[in-house]
Formats: sequence, C-alpha cells, structure tokens
Amino acid sequence: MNLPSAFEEKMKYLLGTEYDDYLNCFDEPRHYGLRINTAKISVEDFLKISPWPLEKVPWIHNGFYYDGENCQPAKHPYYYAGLYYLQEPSAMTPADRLPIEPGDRVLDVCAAPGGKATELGARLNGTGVLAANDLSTSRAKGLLKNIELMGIGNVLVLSEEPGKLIPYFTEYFDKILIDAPCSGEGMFRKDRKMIRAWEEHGPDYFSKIQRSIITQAAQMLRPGGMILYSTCTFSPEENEQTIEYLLKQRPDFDICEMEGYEGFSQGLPEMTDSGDERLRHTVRIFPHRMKGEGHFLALLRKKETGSLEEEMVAAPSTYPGAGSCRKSGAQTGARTGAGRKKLPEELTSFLADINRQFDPDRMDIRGDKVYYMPEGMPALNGIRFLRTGLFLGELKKKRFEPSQAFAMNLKKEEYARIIDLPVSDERVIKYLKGETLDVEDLVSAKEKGWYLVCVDGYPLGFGKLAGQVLKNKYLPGWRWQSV
Ligand SMILES: C[S@@+](CC[C@H](N)C(=O)[O-])C[C@H]1O[C@@H](n2cnc3c(N)ncnc32)[C@H](O)[C@@H]1O
Repeated sequence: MNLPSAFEEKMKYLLGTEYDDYLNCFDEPRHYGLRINTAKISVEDFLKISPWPLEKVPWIHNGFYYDGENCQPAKHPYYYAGLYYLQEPSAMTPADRLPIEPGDRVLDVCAAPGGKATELGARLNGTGVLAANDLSTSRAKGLLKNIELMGIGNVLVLSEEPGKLIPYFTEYFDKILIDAPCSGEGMFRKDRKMIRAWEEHGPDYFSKIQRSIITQAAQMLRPGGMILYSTCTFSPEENEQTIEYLLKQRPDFDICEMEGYEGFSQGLPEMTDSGDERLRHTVRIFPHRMKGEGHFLALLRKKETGSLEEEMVAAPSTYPGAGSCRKSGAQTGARTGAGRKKLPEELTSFLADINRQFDPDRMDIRGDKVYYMPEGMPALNGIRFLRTGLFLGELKKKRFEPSQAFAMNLKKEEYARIIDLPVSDERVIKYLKGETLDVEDLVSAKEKGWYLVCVDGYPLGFGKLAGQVLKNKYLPGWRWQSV
C-alpha cells in the first residue's frame, strides 16, 4: 500500500501501537451498506421482503451490511421504489446522531448526493422543512434526484455558498448537518483515488473551508439548536481543531455527548492547542476498530440565550432578496395559490382523488408548474435553487399531469387507482424501462385516467390508461438501464 509519507507519519502519531492494525485493514474486504428508507417502509417490513441476506450495522437502527460482491441492490425494483439508500456504514452515522424532531427546520449545508439529507428527510416524516444545499450545482442535481426518489417532499434544494444563505435564514434552523468537504483520508481504504486527490488538496486546504462553513452555519442556527459536524478524514486540523476554532469564535456553543457505540473512539483534545477536554465528547471512527470507514463527528449545541447574533447581526425583520438578482428563472414566495385563491379546476379534480389534505395556501403555481411548499417559507429570491417544495406536476391545456416526484411521495393507500404488480411480474421491469403495459387483467379498460404503478405496494410512478393499454409516464431520465 503506497500511502503519502506525511500521512503515514501523522497516522503513526495518532495511532501509536495500533498503526499496524490500521495498515492491515487495507487488505480486508470493504463494507457494503444499505440504509432502509423509513419514509417508505419500516425496518421490520423491509426485512420481510429483502431479496438478500442482511446483517445489522450495530450502531444504526435502519442500517445493514450486504454482500456487495454477489448482490446488486442498485439493480432491483425496490431501489427504484426508493425503499433504501446504498451507503457506506460509517457514513450513516452523522444523520443518525443528529436528533431530529417532528416539525424541525433542518439544514444540510453540504448535502450532495444526499446520503445524509435523505435520512434527515425520512426522520422529518413529511413535517417541518429540509433545506438541502450543495455548492456544486452539478452535484445538487444528483441530490435532487435522490431526495425525490426517496419520496421526500418538504424540501428546498439549494446550490449556494453558505454565506449567501445567512441573510435569508438567520437563526432559522433547529438542526444543521455539516458533512464537510474534507481531505478524505478515511476513504483511502475504500477508494484509492482519494490518495491522489489528497496529494493535490490536503488538510490545510480543507480546514480553511471547514472553518468558514461551520461559522457561517452557526449564524443560521436558532438558540438551543444543534449542529452535527462530520468529516471522513483523520486529520486533527479538519476535526478537533475545527471544533476548537468554532468554540473560540462562538462561546455560545458547546459540545454534546452523542449516543455511543463500543467501536467509537473519543475525540483527541491533545491534538489541539487548547487541549479542551470537552473535545473528548467528539467521536472518531477508525476502520481497524469497527466495521466502517474512517469518520469524525461532533454534536454541538447553541446555548439558549445570549446568542452572538443578537449582538452581531441585525436580523432583517422581513427577508431581504426582493429586488436582488435572482439566479433561477422561477420566483418563489409569490404564491398564486395564496390567500385561498381558487386553484385551477384540473388540479383540484386530480387532488380530489388523493386521500390527503392539501392546504391551498401552500400551493405555488409558477407558469404551468405546481409546487406544494413547506409551511412558512421565507421568500428566496436571489438564492440559487433547484427545487422548492414538492413538485406536484404540470398544468397542460385543461389537464393536470402529475410528476414523478409526486408519485414517489404518495403512499399506495393515498390514491384510488392503483396497479400493484408483484416484483416477480415482468411488467415491473417493462414499466421501469418506459414501455407501454398491457393491464387488461388488472383494470377495466373503461376506467380511464391516471394510475399509480406500484411494486409490492410501493409506488414506482404514474401511467395513464387509454383503451386496453397503460401509457407509460415514468420519468425518462430515471429509466432502468440494461447492462
Ligand atoms: C462529503 S461531501 C457531502 C456528502 C453528502 N453529505 C452525502 O452524505 O451524500 C461534501 C460536499 O460539500 C460540497 N461543498 C464543497 N464546498 C462547499 C461549500 N463551501 N459549501 C457547501 N458545500 C460545499 C461538495 O460539492 C460536496 O458535495
């Protein structure tokens, strides 16, 4: 194993006599993880239908190992139904250890491609709001797809430098996750390409970015709120020293203990100038001590009173942005459905078939597109975004076409017209490939209209019955790719 010598020296210093154990684990097989999406299915119900043997990740209630050399969960209809997310087991920890409560306003600052944001969204379970941001717009596109696939609707998907978000969201969020860009030392075992990247941009480069992100995020947290900071690297500069930096800048923050696990290791105050003993409550994951790749986590709380923002930031009484340069074509906050304005007939008649209460004031119609906004959203003019709210569908010449995101957000029992196929039915793959289906055996040709196509009771997308056949309305960009 060719590791950069500066990295080797640091790890010897960090690990002492355990260094050889760490090196030996490079020869061990990697761990493949699958996290059950509890927004769609309970752990118990998934275990009843799991096509593969699964072994529990002991510190994550909905996390499991699978045999990645012999199973391909990404090529299974349940993946297309959003029943699980494939994720390295240690990477499941940050979202799991941030205590999300129903109704919380949650920000994931560095969210793409959504490994943690999708779990945060599942925990909100349709309440509150999840703002998932990533500086990289191309990566944020993947994030949006994963959020929609997992059926999460109470979202904002943003693509901004975090500092730009502060005036809109000063002290707004109850919980913030910062899965910071980092030098990736914890991933060397899983992905050797990370070693080359480390040589280009190492801990010094990333620690500056992390300090900036964490102090910006601190301003968007309400007093009493919590931040979970994580990296997948070992370097103290990016871990304990970043937290030490925050605590110095922000005496209104403290470190909390998080739910433990026997394989976790304590943070290392001795790797900082201050030696602040509170840093022992941070968590390190070493791959030779447990079955997961290298990570670092710190759970932080902002004290209830006397937040620095009260002194430092003149929080705007109304959200600014009106009149500032808009980055995206769409205007949010200008809700044509607001004030109980009458909604278009074609939309109301579609929604009448859905067994769910929609608040007309939260309907946002922009051009021909209809969105269902999270409650109490500030105006976001001036922020680059990819999605605000649940994209319900499009108004087209006196008809409403429901979207893929809406299909994924629905539960089978919420919609009247269902075509539920068992996973063994060859029409499942045909549907996912975008083909027209013959469904004469399942529905009467007379009952025309939109149908929600499900696999074993879990929605995959819409189809429209016309004559004897079901026209396929599965989103073309999401289609099943034959290998
Ligand atoms: C470790 S990855 C996040 C992984 C993600 N949380 C997940 O679980 O799928 C770090 C992300 O930070 C983004 N990023 C880099 N610099 C950033 C910045 N200044 N603000 C916000 N995001 C940033 C990168 O584009 C990258 O997607």
